[in-house]
Amino acid sequence: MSELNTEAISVQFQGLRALDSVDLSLKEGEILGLLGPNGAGKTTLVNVISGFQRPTEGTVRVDGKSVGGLTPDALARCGVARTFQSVRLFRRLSVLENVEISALCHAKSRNEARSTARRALEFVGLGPVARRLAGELPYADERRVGIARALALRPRFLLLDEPAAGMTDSECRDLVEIVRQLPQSFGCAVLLIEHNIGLVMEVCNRLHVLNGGRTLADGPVETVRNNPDVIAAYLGGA
Ligand SMILES: Nc1ncnc2c1ncn2[C@@H]1O[C@H](COP(=O)(O)OP(=O)(O)OP(=O)(O)O)[C@@H](O)[C@H]1O
Repeated sequence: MSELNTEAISVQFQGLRALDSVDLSLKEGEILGLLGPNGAGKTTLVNVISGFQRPTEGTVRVDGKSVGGLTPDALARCGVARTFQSVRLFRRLSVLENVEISALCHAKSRNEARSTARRALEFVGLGPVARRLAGELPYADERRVGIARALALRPRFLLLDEPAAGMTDSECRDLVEIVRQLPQSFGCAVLLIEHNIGLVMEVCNRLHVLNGGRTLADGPVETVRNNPDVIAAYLGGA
């Protein structure tokens, strides 16, 4: 079974220990929620896993093999892709071209990249606007392009950093369906950072909670949501 692991990952930013010995696993077919209050270290952990931040200590493994020190594009070729809180599209290119650029990572031809990009766009519901300029898209659609762009890398492990940020309730409901179908439709495991607890509870199989850079809890959704430490640190009455 395909698996991504972090082993004792620590990140020190000058005087701040943003992550302190974090062990996390993401297994084939699952949707894992990565939760924690602001500043808990969630994005830093995703940055480490995706090669944007070198850990001070610890190792990231894909299928048991260390991928420490690999660049983001090398990691993408190993099957690790991510989205960003800020999407940053090429606004003067079409929606399709924005996704096609990612697809070129694996594709042997422009045609193959185009069909991978089309499939990713259809999946996130943006097939009908593929020819539009990316700069003309409404905000929620920009965020969906961000997901399509990551999917075009054909990941086995997809890291979603707050995909629902700034979306309306109805846009969030559409997103729930997209995220839920990812493992089956694209064969990728999903690590989901999301402050929208309703969305997290609906789609995740398991939760990993960080607080102050350390793991506070890890386990099935129902167990973690009833954990008194988690309730005190983060969930409140959710
Ligand atoms: N490049 C950096 N240099 C210095 N400190 C940083 C850097 N990146 C993050 N931090 C700090 O590390 C801590 C963890 O930040 P991180 O963004 O990982 O938290 P988070 O859980 O993703 O928070 P949020 O939910 O607000 O996005 C914070 O205190 C943050 O200010």
